[in-house]
Amino acid sequence: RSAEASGKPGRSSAAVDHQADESKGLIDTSPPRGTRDFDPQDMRLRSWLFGHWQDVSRQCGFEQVDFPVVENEELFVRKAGEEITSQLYNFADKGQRRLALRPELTPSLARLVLKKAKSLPLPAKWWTIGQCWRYERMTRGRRREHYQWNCDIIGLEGVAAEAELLAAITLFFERVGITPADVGIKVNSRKSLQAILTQAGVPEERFAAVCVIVDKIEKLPEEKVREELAGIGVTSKAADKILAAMATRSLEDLEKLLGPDNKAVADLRQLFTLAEAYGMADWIVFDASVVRGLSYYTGIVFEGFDRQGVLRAICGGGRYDGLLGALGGENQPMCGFGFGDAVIMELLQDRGLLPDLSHEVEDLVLALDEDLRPQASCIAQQLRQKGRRVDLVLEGGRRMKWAFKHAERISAQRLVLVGKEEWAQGNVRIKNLETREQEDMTPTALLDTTSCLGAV
Ligand SMILES: OCc1cccc(Br)n1
Repeated sequence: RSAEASGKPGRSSAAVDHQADESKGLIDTSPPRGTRDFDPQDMRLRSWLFGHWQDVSRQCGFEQVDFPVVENEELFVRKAGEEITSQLYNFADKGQRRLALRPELTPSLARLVLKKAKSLPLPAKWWTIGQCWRYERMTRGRRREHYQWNCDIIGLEGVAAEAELLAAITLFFERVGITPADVGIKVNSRKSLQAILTQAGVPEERFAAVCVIVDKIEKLPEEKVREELAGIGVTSKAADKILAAMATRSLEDLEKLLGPDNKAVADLRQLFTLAEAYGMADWIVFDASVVRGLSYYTGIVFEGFDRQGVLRAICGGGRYDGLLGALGGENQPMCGFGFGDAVIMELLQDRGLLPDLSHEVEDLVLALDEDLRPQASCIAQQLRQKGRRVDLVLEGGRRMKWAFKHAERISAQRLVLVGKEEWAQGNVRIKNLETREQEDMTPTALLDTTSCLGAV
């Protein structure tokens, strides 16, 4: 609105707009549709989850990396009919550049590998946590953002890499109290589909699109899946073979179907052998119907699932040896997984495994008299410099009764009271809220320094 419109001569439009905003009343305090706020309690839980992801990544020798949440749109444009690219959160910026909020982290990781090229010693093990976005019509009211933990191994051909990824995932589950009775990890290889398509004379370039279609076998009626396969030129005979392979119940059956020299069977056998060696065999189960929905997987694929069958996939990943080539670079063997923050928190909630995290402060420092604020501030800061987590009561006029209640609320261990009488005798009063003991202590005894004595 301009000044003229409001009839107020000569006022800047900004002032007028502000006035207009005031008349508009309270802004919408909800975050944008499909997004979340994290208040302190939510943030403590999120930090707890991310802390476990970080610890496991480090324990398994991965190095942390990060990328912009905004990428050039072209990084995610793929022609295989995936949901993740059809729901791209894309836009043109003020320079008319085509950008997108990343829907996943793997293409960014691939871009960084390409950027580093020969300067990256291989194999490399990278991990990251990042917020990922999709623009889904809110008809289903689903979220438009989530945080994902990713671990990736670059430059390793054999299934030792996939085994290491599974080891990181199972280590995480164990850390948070989830057992193989709660959760399993279905493992398969897309190389079995590749063999069938080759046998059936389906052109190689159809492979990715076939995988994206058959990934929907659990969600769509078989007829629909067959229709979509026919839609990309897969004969019904080839479709029969694909669906038969996906229905095999064991590695032995798969071997009967594909022959003893099939790479998928060999990879899976080796992966199960390594799983035994890692002590994680109880977590891993062969499932020929798992293909995952991302077009770029080329070999082993896997997904974590809740054995009660209530929740959506907990995590997922696999080998993607052709992604660098698809981005115009030189291929490297690559594999990795993504692990979202939403389903795992639902599972932990359902299993009663969410920790009770309160705001933890060790010392609460209170000036019982406003004249002693300098002394209280000095003591608080010195305690912090000694590594204590210290909250200093900033508002005046607080009394002991309030301080005890507040200390309870923030689970403080000690109440450090700076009062006139004690200070006059060179003391501060320490109340240990765990042992209920109380003692008067000189600042020197409390701090191993005399610096606060002169604080005036
Ligand atoms: O896993 C698919 C996906 C991608 C981005 C954001 C969200 Br919520 N979900």
